[in-house]
Parts: sequence; structure tokens; C-alpha cells
Amino acid sequence: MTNNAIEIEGLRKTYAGSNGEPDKEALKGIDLTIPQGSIFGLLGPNGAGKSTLINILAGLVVKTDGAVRIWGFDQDVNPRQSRASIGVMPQELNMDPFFTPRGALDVQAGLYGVPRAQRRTMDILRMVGLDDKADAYARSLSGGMRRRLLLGKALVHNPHILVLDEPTAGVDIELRQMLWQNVRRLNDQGMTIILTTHYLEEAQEMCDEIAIINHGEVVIRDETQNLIRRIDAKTLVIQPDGPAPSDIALPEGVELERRRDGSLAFTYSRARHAPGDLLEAVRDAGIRIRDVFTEEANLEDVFLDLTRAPRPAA
Ligand SMILES: Nc1ncnc2c1ncn2[C@@H]1O[C@H](COP(=O)(O)OP(=O)(O)OP(=O)(O)O)[C@@H](O)[C@H]1O
Repeated sequence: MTNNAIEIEGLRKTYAGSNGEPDKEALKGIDLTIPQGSIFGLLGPNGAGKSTLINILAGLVVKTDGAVRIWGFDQDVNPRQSRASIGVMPQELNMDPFFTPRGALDVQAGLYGVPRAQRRTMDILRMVGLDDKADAYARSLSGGMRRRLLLGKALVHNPHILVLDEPTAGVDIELRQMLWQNVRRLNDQGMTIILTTHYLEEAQEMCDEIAIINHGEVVIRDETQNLIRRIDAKTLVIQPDGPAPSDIALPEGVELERRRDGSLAFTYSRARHAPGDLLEAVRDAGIRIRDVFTEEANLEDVFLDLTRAPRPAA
């Protein structure tokens, strides 16, 4: 097998329209490979198709066309092995209220055919911080505890790949830290992690590589650092020693923002200008500099740049 945990080719999904609505093409021919051992981010605005993609990987949504190989197993040829290779922590919190965490993990292990002797129920509950709730009814668990249980359920069959769909949406800091600690630990042990998140800072911090999806297509896929480097704009912020003059002659294409704290933020293209040109313009305007620093682009800039474009004609 290759070094890819996931290989997706020409993946399409069209949902049939209901009540006279037209059909919805949620995925329009996705090609994507996800390397083994990575923490891979799947980003995109609402409705981009991320959940559809994840649900196809999880075997919950049937694709319209294309090929999906999970840990080398083609979903159509080896559905059992491909399902056994992946664990998914879904977004929704609905679960059977009459199961205890211990019971829920046992049932899940049974579904995946994990023999009793190989079940790690208490280890998993300990890992997600639910060992003291092992025998509490699910209906008495808080939202955060239910999320912990969903993570535990995704791990019962010790999958090679763990998929987390918006794991930290609306959770408190403690739970978020618990989640990321576990994700890093599992990744250190060799597990491939795929996650969607709306928190771009989080994606920037956690993910080695990122694919951005928009209108059912992959618009870009690269290492996180390369994505950020693609943004050519950079900002030089100057704190003047005293009030700044209203007129400052700037090189063409440089934008000036006067900030509330009195600082001047010059945004320029790294390809066209050097910071020295700006400092010269500032000096020529008679401004004395008290402090100066630069602001780099971040993932949010990349994301906005790539997803703000008007929808392409069908
Ligand atoms: N069961 C369904 N029937 C019809 N259309 C659907 C169905 N599920 C999703 N869609 C449509 O497919 C498109 C992609 O939806 P999807 O949920 O995959 O996006 P998403 O990127 O996960 O968005 P979000 O971040 O809001 O979860 C959307 O236009 C959505 O309305």
C-alpha cells in the first residue's frame, strides 16, 4: 500500500432535491490524498461539503461517483476492512439515553467485532476522563461528557485513522485541552487524524496539512506553513512619537490604516515593496518612530482570500 491513509478520486455526491427543489451537487469531483501519520485539517465555509465528505468516509452517506480508499482498502471492494480502519467522532450529540458510557462502548465494540478479551473499555473511559461516570446513564451526562463519550466510541476498534467533525464547537477550555492532548498523544502513537474546525487558529496550531473546500471542490491543499506563506500581504505597524500628520505620501499600492491606539498600519505587497521603502516614507513625513513591528498573514487571511471569491458559474 502507499503511504496514504486516505485516497479519494473523483468523488461526487448529489443529493436528490425534494418538494420540487433542484438536486444539490454537494461534492463535485474531489481528489484528495491524506498522508499516514498526519494531522490533517479539512476547512471550508458552511455548506462547503465537509460533513458530506466525512460522512462518506464514515460509510454513513453513499457516494454518487468516484473512489475512496481507506488504509488501502477500496470502500466498494472491501467495505468491512475500510470501515474498520477509521473511527469517526460525529458532530451531533444524540445518543441512546439508557446506555451507560461503559455499555455504550461495549455495544460499539460489539458492532465492530472486537472480541471481549481485547476490549479496552476502562482504558478508553479513563483516557477521555469518564472513568468515574462509567455506570451513569447517558441522559445524566453533560454536553461535554457526551462529547468525551463520542470520542471514546470512535476509538473502541483502535482504528488507524480518527476523524473529528467540529470537535471543539461550543466546548469549554478544559474539554478543548483534553481533546487536543488526546489528539496529539494518539498522533504521536501513529494514528492519522483528520479534523474539521471553524476555529482557524486551532487549525493553524494543530494541523500539518490543510485542504480548503468550497462549493464542493478542493480549492487548495498544502502544508499549513506553505498556505500562510502564499499570502503576499504583510503589515508594518508604527507607533509614532506624537500625533501623526494627516498627509503621508506612500508608495503606490500601500494601504494605510490609522488605528485607535494612534499607531499607523501599512499593508504592502512583499513582492512589490520592501519595509525600508515604507520607513523612508514615514521619515519623509516627519514622523518620529517610537516603536515598530510587523504582522504576518495567518490562516484566516488565506481562508478569506480563497473562499470570498464569487461562486463560479455552474
Ligand atoms: N441530506 C441532504 N439532502 C440534501 N442536501 C443536503 C443534505 N446534506 C447536505 N446537503 C447540502 O449539501 C451541501 C453541503 O453540505 P455539508 O453539510 O456537507 O456542508 P458542510 O461543509 O459540512 O457545512 P457545515 O460546516 O455547515 O456543516 C449544502 O448545500 C447542504 O445544504
